[in-house]
Order: sequence, then structure tokens, then C-alpha cells
Amino acid sequence: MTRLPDPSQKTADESEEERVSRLLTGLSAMAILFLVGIGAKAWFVAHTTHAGALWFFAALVAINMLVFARNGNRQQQKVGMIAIVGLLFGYLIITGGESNTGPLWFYVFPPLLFYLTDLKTGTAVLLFCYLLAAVVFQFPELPLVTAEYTTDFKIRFFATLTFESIFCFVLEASRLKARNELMNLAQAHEHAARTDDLTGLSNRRDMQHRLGEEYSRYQRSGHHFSIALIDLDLFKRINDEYGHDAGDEVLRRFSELMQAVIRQTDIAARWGGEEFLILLPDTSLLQALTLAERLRSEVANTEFIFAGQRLPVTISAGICSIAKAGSVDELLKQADIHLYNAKEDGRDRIAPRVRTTTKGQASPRTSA
Ligand SMILES: Nc1nc2c(ncn2[C@@H]2O[C@H](COP(=O)(O)OP(=O)(O)OP(=O)(O)O)[C@@H](O)[C@H]2O)c(=O)[nH]1
Repeated sequence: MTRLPDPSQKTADESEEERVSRLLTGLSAMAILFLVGIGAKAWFVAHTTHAGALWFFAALVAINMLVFARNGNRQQQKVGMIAIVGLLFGYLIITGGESNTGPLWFYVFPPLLFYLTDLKTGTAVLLFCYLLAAVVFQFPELPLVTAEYTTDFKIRFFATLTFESIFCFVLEASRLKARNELMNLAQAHEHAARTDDLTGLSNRRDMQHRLGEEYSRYQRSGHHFSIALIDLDLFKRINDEYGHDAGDEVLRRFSELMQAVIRQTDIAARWGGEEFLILLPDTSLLQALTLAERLRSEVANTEFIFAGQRLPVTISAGICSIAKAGSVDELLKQADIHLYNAKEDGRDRIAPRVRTTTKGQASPRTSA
């Protein structure tokens, strides 16, 4: 049986990416305001180099926003923002910012980093920043390093930052765990809502949805499709004579057999009780009849054994092609009429009967 790719995971991942992107856009706008504002303050107290540096970073953030607005590449937006913020914090630690308070901005980094990247990348980038801060703190005489911090500040800075980083890591790890558990739960529910418990096939609801989709495809592109409505013959008798468990086992075995016979692109569903429906995309009526006949013959020649007893299992089926019906409802109705005819004609057969056969080619065994 072919299943549609589960869309829920993809949709959830996409909406998370979208959320992250929106947040980044908001943060970028805020960062520009802050950088321009603090830069202006520095300018007025004659810290022109510092002001220039902050405005330069504001311009980088703005460019990152513009690039994203142009190409919509979320990954690029993320990497760009992390790089700019990383550089800015590097600058603030090296120069001390205003009155050596620059490193305080570093506390913004861990939550942002863990939110934007995965835990591994976040930890790696943070460790690199720690290393940079340690080098700056340890070697204030290095070129470009203009700030000097007290030992007390350095110890407290590292201690509080480590605490914050661990806290952010744990929070993000639990958020991801909860998110994954929710996703798995949603997927399990989604799967259960589309699947028949006993056979594992699509259920009627899922098949109705797929029929609708296939019909739209047919309307759009003219691709024909057919259906086979299959019913196990005298199934009540199997239940009555061999027990309900035997009946269940027959339904399961038949489902397996049907899946082995149909193509990858065909979709089999339990339509209800002992009725099954196969959706056959890109299949003419004649091809559908041939497949149904192969399945009928396979079932008739298969030994269904339960508790050491051989069960009498045969099927009847009604086939219809969309070429013979104007709607899905009409298609199902026609298939049902053919199934009824097959039963009336003695069961263990397929309807409608095919009259035209090529010379020398066997026609499907069908009802009148
Ligand atoms: N074991 C089992 N039986 C089921 C299940 N669903 C439906 N049935 C039984 O399937 C039987 C269907 O019987 P009928 O509708 O009378 O049809 P039939 O005996 O197959 O006769 P024809 O369709 O005329 O060949 C009923 O006895 C239902 O109880 C199921 O999940 N498990």
C-alpha cells in the first residue's frame, strides 16, 4: 500500500522556521534602534569611535534584514544575525564598550543562540566566545584590546554567564523534547485517524480524501483512474462457522495479499466491514479488470488456514473507471452496482464483463 507522505512534520518544521524568522526580524529592528540610540549617546559624549562602531553594526543588521527581504533565505538570515551579534559582543568585550559595561550585553547571547541553532552548534559557538573572552581578560596587552577588567568582574562575569548558559541549554533541551513528544503524538493521532486498526490499511475517511484528490487531478490533467470495490464472499458464514477471530484473520491475510498484488502507486483501503476499495491511478477500466481478476484468482488459490482449518475465502468485485462516471459519488455507485451484479451472478467473480478481447489474449473472468 502506498501512503501519502505525512505532511504534519513538514508543516510543523516550516511554521517553527517561520516563527524564528519573524522573531529575528523583530529582534533585528530592535537591535538597530538600540545600536543607533546608544551610538548617538556615545557620539554626544565624544566617544566618536565607539559611536561609529555601533552604527556600523546597526548597518550590518540592516543589510542582513534587507538581504533576507530580497531572497527570503531564512538560514542565511539566521547565520548572518549570529555572526553579527557574535562580532558585536567580541567588539564590546575587547573595547569594554562604555565604562567597561560592554560585556554585560553578552548575557543576551546564550538564549538567542540556543533558540536559533541546535544545542550542539549553540554550545560550540558559546565555548568559542568564552575562549575569546578568556583570552581578552587574560591578555589585556594584546593588540586591539583596549579594556581592562578587575579580577572580581572577570570571575563574576564567567560564573554568571556559565550559570545562564547552562540554564538556557537545559530550558532549550526541555523545550525541544516537549516539542518532539508533541509532534510524535500528533503524528500518531493523525496516522490513527487515517488507518484501519485491524488491517493497517487506509480507512474509509482517508480513502474518501484520496478519491477527492485523485478526482481533482483527473479534472486538472485528464489522468484517468479506476476503482475496484471488493467484498469477501459469504463472510458472515466464516464468522459463524469458524468464529470471529477466524474472520479477523481472513481480513488481515486478505489485506496482505491485496497489497502484494497491487502496484506501489495503487492505494488499498478498508471501506467498511468486509468491503475493500482499491484506488488505481492512471488505470483504464480494462487494466483495472485485469488486476481485479488477478487478485480474485490469487485469493481463490490461496489457502486461508485458521486453527488448522482451511477457510473458504473468495472475493467478488465491482470495477469502474472515472471515464464512465461524472463524479466520485457516481463512480462509487457504479462500482457498487457492478459488485452487486457479481454477487448475484454467483460470487467469486468480477464485474462488469469485458466483451472485447484481442485474439489469443485471455480475457478476465467476469460476470455478465
Ligand atoms: N470477523 C469480523 N467480521 C466482520 C468485521 N466487520 C464486519 N464483519 C462481518 O462481516 C459479515 C458481513 O456479512 P454480510 O453483509 O451478510 O455479507 P456476506 O456474508 O459476506 O455475504 P455476501 O456479501 O452476500 O457474499 C457480518 O457478519 C459482519 O459481522 C470484522 O471486523 N471482523
